[in-house]
Amino acid sequence: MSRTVKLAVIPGDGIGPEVIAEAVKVLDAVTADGGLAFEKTHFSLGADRYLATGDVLTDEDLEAISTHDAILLGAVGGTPGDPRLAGANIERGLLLKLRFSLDHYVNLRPTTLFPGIASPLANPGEVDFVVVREGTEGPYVGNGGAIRAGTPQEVANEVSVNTAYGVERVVRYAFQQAERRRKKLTLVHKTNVLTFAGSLWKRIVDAVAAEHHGVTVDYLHVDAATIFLVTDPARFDVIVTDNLFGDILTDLAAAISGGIGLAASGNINPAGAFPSMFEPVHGSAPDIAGQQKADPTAAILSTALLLRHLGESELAERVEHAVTADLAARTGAARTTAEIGDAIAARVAQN
Ligand SMILES: NC(=O)c1ccc[n+]([C@@H]2O[C@H](COP(=O)([O-])OP(=O)(O)OC[C@H]3O[C@@H](n4cnc5c(N)ncnc54)[C@H](O)[C@@H]3O)[C@@H](O)[C@H]2O)c1
Ligand SMILES: CC(C)[C@H](C(=O)O)[C@@H](O)C(=O)O
Ligand SMILES: [Mg+2]
Repeated sequence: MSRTVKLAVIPGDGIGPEVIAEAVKVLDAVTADGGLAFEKTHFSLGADRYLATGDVLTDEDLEAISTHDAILLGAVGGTPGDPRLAGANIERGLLLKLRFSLDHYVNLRPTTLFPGIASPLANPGEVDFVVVREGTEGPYVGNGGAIRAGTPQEVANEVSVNTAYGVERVVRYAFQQAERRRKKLTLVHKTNVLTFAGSLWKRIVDAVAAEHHGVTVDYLHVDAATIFLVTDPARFDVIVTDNLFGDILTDLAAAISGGIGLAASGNINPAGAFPSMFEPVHGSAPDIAGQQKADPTAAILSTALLLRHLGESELAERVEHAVTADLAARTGAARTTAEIGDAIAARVAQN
């Protein structure tokens, strides 16, 4: 009996449609035998839609997306500073609205240095860790405002919200990941300065650690964590951290492990109350959009995370093996986005 999964596809802006075309190509290849079928609905959302209609994400859009089993997203956001988008805030009104409305409290961002991939680090060692970034709280909640805006006396606030409920659930998820991996968890925060939020995170990690005696727990201030990500990334297994620190650390993690074009992510609602969303860590890359220069590997690896989330581990592994083989065979010769997608899809069809 074949299983049908309803997939909402949001290609988005810039290189989003280019990399999503390749991700869908690979999904089609890995499901070609018919055991699993994706019923796809395309949603045209992002800067172009806003410029054409003035809408970013309507209640109807959100409702329609919510009826799907999972979401695949490319990237959203126009060229930073484009005056035509000044009133839109696509990132907040679209991407964050999806993450918040669909309660994607786990932002899962694995980092692996694949065989054959050059790291800018001289001696990277084994790079294989996962960042569990909190996805619905922190400074991202929009709890802020400005007074005397536009005057020399302007005061702007952006309050970081951390709830015991929100921190505990993501910390529990991170410990579960550590149990399945090398049993090491590092909390990254800034407890020496952000004392209220930091204390809450630390106390919750300590309390949950008491239920996981097999997991070694470590703590790093976020500034020191950036040092160790560059000097000794092998020390990391699972990093759990807040929304903003996780955003910054995962671009750095991508940079040390072969580049942002390889970094995949999942915005996960673990209990499945809402559809989870899978996307590359990178953005819409306006500087290379429309030129077939983008590496679609991050989007393709995001489909592996999607398949694993759906319980289709065997299919996820086939995608990962095809990507691993493609990366190992890279010669340095330039390939278009579609050529990379074709090569990986062909390998998937053979494995
Ligand atoms: N998830 C998302 O939708 C998401 C994530 C990050 C940024 N953004 C948005 O994207 C826009 C551009 O942001 P940015 O320039 O800060 O970050 P970016 O990730 O889009 O680009 C940073 C650099 O990485 C390169 N790059 C990105 N993806 C690549 C790929 N697949 N292959 C090769 N090179 C790649 C770009 O060319 C650029 O030089 C902004 O509007 C931003 O808000 C969206
Ligand atoms: C575009 C932006 C809202 C987003 C974030 O900060 O989460 C992006 O940088 C990411 O890493 O997914
Ligand atoms: Mg980011």
